[in-house]
Amino acid sequence: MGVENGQNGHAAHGNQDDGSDTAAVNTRKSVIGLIPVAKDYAWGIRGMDSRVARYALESKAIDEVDPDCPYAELWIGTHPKGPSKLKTGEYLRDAIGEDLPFLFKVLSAGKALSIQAHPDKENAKRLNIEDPVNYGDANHKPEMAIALTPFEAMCGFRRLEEISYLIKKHPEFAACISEEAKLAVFLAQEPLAQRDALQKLFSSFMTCDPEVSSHQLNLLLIRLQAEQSQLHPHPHDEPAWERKCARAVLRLAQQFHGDPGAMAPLFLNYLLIAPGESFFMAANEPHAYVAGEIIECMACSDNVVRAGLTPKFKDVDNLVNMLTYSMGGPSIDAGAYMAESTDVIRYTPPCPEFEVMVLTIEPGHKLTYKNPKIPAVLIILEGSGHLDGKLCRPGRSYYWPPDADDLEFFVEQCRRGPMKVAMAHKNRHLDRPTAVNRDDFGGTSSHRISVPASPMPFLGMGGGRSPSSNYQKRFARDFEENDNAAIPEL
Ligand SMILES: O=P(O)(O)OC[C@H]1O[C@@H](O)[C@@H](O)[C@@H](O)[C@@H]1O
Repeated sequence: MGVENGQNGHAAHGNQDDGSDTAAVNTRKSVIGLIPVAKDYAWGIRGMDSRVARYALESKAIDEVDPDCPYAELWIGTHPKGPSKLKTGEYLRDAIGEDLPFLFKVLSAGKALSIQAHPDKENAKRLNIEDPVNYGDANHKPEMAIALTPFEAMCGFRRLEEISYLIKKHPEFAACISEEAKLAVFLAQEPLAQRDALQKLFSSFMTCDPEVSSHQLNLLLIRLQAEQSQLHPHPHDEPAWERKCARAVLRLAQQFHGDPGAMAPLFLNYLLIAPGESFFMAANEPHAYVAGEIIECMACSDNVVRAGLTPKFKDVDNLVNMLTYSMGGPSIDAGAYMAESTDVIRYTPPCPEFEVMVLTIEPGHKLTYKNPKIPAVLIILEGSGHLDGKLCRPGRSYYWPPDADDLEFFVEQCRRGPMKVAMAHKNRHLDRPTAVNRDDFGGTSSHRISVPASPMPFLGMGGGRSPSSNYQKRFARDFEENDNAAIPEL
C-alpha cells in the first residue's frame, strides 16, 4: 500500500520554511531539500514567463531571473553535466552512493527544439566511442513527457499514405525528394517495403542540396502565406489537419529562417497533448517538441542526435541510419490511478529506469505516502502546502532517502487550490506500464485523412487513448483559431 489519505488532517510537525531536514526539530527522518541545475538553450522561454526560471529561483538553482535568458530545462538527478546538490551541501550522487538511473526534468519550450532522436544502448555505446565530445554518454535515453500546459510536439513519422498525399499536395516538398524515393513511397504496400520507402524519403530529404531545399522552402512559404492571407484561398473542404500542418510549417520557418527542417510537419505527426497527458518516446524515434511546458523523465543520458531546427551540432548520417522507420504517433497516456488512491496517478513507461507519480492534495486534505524504499526525488508543481510539516511552494524539490519515514502531505482548508507534486523513482510497475513502446506499425496518427489508409489499430494499454479523442477535440478549436489561446495548466 503506497498512500493513505483523509480530510481535515493536521500537519504533524513544525512549520519550517527552509527545505532542510527536519531531524533537528523532530525525530522523523524526512526529505532533504535539493538544488537542481537550470539550463538555458535557445528554445527556452525567456525570463519569469518560464516555469523553469520560476522553479529554479524558488529552489535556489539560480539567484535571480534574467528577463532575456531563455530558461529551457531544470535537471534533477546525478548526471555529470548537471548534478543536483542537497541543501546540506553534499552532491545527491554522494548521498545515494551511486548514480540515479534516471534524470528528471522540467522543460519550458518557447520555440521548437531540434528534429532529433535518442540512440538505443548499442548506438549510444558506438557514438560515445566514435565521438565522445558530442555523445558524452554510453547510455540510451528513452524518455517520457507529461504535459503541464497544452503541449505541441512532432512525434514519430506520419503514415506513408499521409506522406504520399502531402508529397502530391506540396510540389515544393516533392522537389526536395529524389524520384527513386518518391516512387518507393507511392508503390510500397507491405510493412517492410513501407519502412524502406520511408527511410529513402527521409534520407533523400535530409541530404537534399541545400540550395534546392532552401529555394523550394521559399516557394512553399510564399504559396502557403498567400493561401493564409486569402489571396489564393484554400478550398472550403480542406480538412483542419491540413491547415494546421501548413500553419506549423509557416511558424517553424519563422523561427528558423531558411531551415528546410521547417517542412518536418509534412512527414512527422503533429500532436497537441493536454495537461496531465503523457507520451513515451522510445529510442530511435524521431521527434521535435514545438511549444509548451512538460515534466520529463528519461534514462540518465544527454545523448541527442539532431538533424535540423537547431543551432546545435547536427549529425544527419547517424540519425538517418539509426531510426526504426515505424509509423504513427506515440500513444497518448493519461496515466493510471494507484490502486490505493485517486490522489496519485502513476505514469509508467516500458523501461526499467524510471516512473513518475503525480500527487494531488486538495485543500483540507492530507495524504500519507509510503516510502518506496528506493531513492526518489520530488518537485512541487503547483499549490502550497506542507510536507512533513515543512512549508512547500511550487518549484521546491527534494530527495527522499529510502530509509526515511513515510511522507505526510497536508494542504490547509483555506488554500484556493490543490498542491500538485511530481515524484520520480526507479520503475516498480514495469509489468504494468501505462505508456506503451511503439515497436511496430500501429501507433496512432495525429488525425484521420481522407485518403485510403490501412487500419490504424491503437496500441493503448492502461489509461492510454488515441490523440484524436476527447482533449484533441476539446482543444483543437482554440489551437486552430488562435495559436496563443490561453493556456490552462495541469
Ligand atoms: O538538442 P535540443 O534541441 O536542445 O533538445 C534537447 C532536449 O530534447 C528533448 O526532446 C529531450 O530529450 C530533452 O531531454 C533534451 O534535453
